Amino acid sequence: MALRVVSVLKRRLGGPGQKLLRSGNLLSATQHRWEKMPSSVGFPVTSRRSFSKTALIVDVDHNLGIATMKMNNPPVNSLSLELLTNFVIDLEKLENEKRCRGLIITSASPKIFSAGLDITEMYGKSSAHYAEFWKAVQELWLKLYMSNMVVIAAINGSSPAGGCLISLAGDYRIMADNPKYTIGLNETLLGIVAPFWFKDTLVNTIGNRASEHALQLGLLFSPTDALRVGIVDQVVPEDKVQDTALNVMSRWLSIPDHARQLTKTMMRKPTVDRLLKQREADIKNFVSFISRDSIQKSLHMYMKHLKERKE
Ligand SMILES: CCCCCCCC/C=C\C/C=C/C(=O)SCCNC(=O)CCNC(=O)[C@H](O)C(C)(C)COP(=O)(O)OP(=O)(O)OC[C@H]1O[C@@H](n2cnc3c(N)ncnc32)[C@H](O)[C@@H]1OP(=O)(O)O
Repeated sequence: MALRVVSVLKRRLGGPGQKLLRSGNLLSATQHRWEKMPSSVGFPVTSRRSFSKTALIVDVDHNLGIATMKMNNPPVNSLSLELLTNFVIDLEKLENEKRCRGLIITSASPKIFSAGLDITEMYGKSSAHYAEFWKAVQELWLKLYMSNMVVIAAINGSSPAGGCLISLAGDYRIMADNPKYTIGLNETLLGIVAPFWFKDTLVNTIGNRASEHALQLGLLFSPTDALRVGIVDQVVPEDKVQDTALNVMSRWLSIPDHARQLTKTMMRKPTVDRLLKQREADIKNFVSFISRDSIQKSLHMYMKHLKERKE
């Protein structure tokens, strides 16, 4: 199957996209190599590099120009300060790899894409810790939302709150068709409020009315409902998520990078600038909001409820 997908990738880049690239004199080293491949054979993986840190496994296929990043923070891929920090470091590395044009984000543990922000980072800690944590959350969103790479979320499990934000920060979302999985910004269910830039990212994806409805009720959508409302772009059988991501990637990579990147910047920069203009104030707001006794109590009760569900 992987070979078939690679053949599709080669065919795609040999088509109109390739012509566009040629006319703009924009062929990257990776694409040159693709062009030389005879179409009857699968693409041999001659250059593959992996780097794996605590909580993230990154695999870069230089021939395809695609990196796959698997969140690997058992049991639920909660976004701890450590995971957020490593995520940002690895994203920067990939961004600097000229030949890496696409990134697929997924989970190493099927069933949970990511449980969102690590709640234990948000209660019973110092103000300095909350500030550091929030800065890391901001940093990841800023880097991901404005990435020069094509970013595809291969959502192979549940994806509440911060997990949903990671998916929304990408360019395209493919979700596994399993009614047990849910996705959405469910902050209100925890007694907290989605920050304005989480909200903006959702509004940019599904529009104002649907966002207001989803945010006020803290809706967690099944894959079918997520597709209907537009939170995800495609729902596919569980075992087809990765291959579909590669296929979709080939379509996006057939567009000349500079044109696609400038378009992405044009669409997203106003949203990003809103946070950049008030980044420190946003950190202060978060620290003062999360430190409130009532909010600390809500988070504590929510964690207790999560644990009691199992008993
Ligand atoms: C005035 C305006 C001011 C603005 C201020 C802004 C403030 C906004 C602040 C923050 C925004 C918040 C964003 C978030 O992302 S909050 C996190 C939201 N996440 C969730 O609600 C998901 C909760 N988890 C689940 O629903 C489930 O765990 C699951 C569906 C992900 C997986 O279910 P299952 O496989 O059954 O696993 P368990 O429930 O048994 O969980 C295993 C284990 O993991 C712990 N855990 C789960 N989620 C989290 C988490 N997000 N953080 C930390 N720990 C988590 C769970 O408690 C279990 O622990 P154990 O009992 O010790 O094994």
